[in-house]
Amino acid sequence: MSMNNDQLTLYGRIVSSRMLLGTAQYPSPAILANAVERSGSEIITVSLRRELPKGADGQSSGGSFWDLIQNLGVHILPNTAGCHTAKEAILTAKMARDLFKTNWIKLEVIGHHDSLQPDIFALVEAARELVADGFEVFPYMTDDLVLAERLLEAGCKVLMPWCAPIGSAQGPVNVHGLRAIRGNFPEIPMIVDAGLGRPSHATQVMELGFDAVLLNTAVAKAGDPALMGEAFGKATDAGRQAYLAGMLEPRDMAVPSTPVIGQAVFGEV
Ligand SMILES: CC(=O)[C@@H](O)[C@H](O)COP(=O)(O)O
Repeated sequence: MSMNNDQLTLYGRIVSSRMLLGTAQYPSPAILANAVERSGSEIITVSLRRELPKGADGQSSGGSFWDLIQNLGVHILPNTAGCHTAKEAILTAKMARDLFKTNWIKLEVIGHHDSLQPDIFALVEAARELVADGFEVFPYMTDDLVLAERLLEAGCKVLMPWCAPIGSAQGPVNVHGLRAIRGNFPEIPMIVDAGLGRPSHATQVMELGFDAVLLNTAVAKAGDPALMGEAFGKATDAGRQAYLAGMLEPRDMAVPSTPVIGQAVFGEV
């Protein structure tokens, strides 16, 4: 599904798929595994405070979850979902590093109860400390230009602006903001994280020139998560291809698509 000659480099790791998938809220571990496989995702994000999928017996699957994700053969991006302070996020990141044996961390520091909007001050503080400690930080952030600058100064080499609140499925609510952040930092790998509800939302943000998308709820809560994972994978690739192909800008006036000079030819000449 992915275009092999159009790879993405994130902290030195090269991937072909531009869709990163979350692992929470699936009806079962088997369905999660199918969704990951059919989406083509090569990176999944896992929370230490995750909500455990139910096993076949309807009970929490516990340790089998860890076996399952390791068997998927994908790269793991641990996250600090559920943390509300820099201190808590830093501690969680360190525990994740020990558990998953990776320096990667998706840094979430939630600041607002209703919108789950990140606490941008604590985010920068935590990012600075984690980078100094050797982490490669993927910060979940709002689409704010000054925040982007501060996170880059703190040592982040990848940015993850939201497109809407986590789990809201609203899709890009501030296209202007996304365009601005993309345009101001053209060399920085940027992954749109959270709030995607439909495959067309993934296409839309990839058409804006973002490097990848990260989503969870829209796949996990779909009627058929594996099928939806595949749909998002294709939609992400379609948006990327359109971006690379170069799209027409909308025009105010009609422009004929067939020639207006010469004569129509009917019958024999
Ligand atoms: C899984 C994750 O890391 C979160 O950032 C979030 O859950 C993704 O957002 P959606 O669930 O809205 O796709």
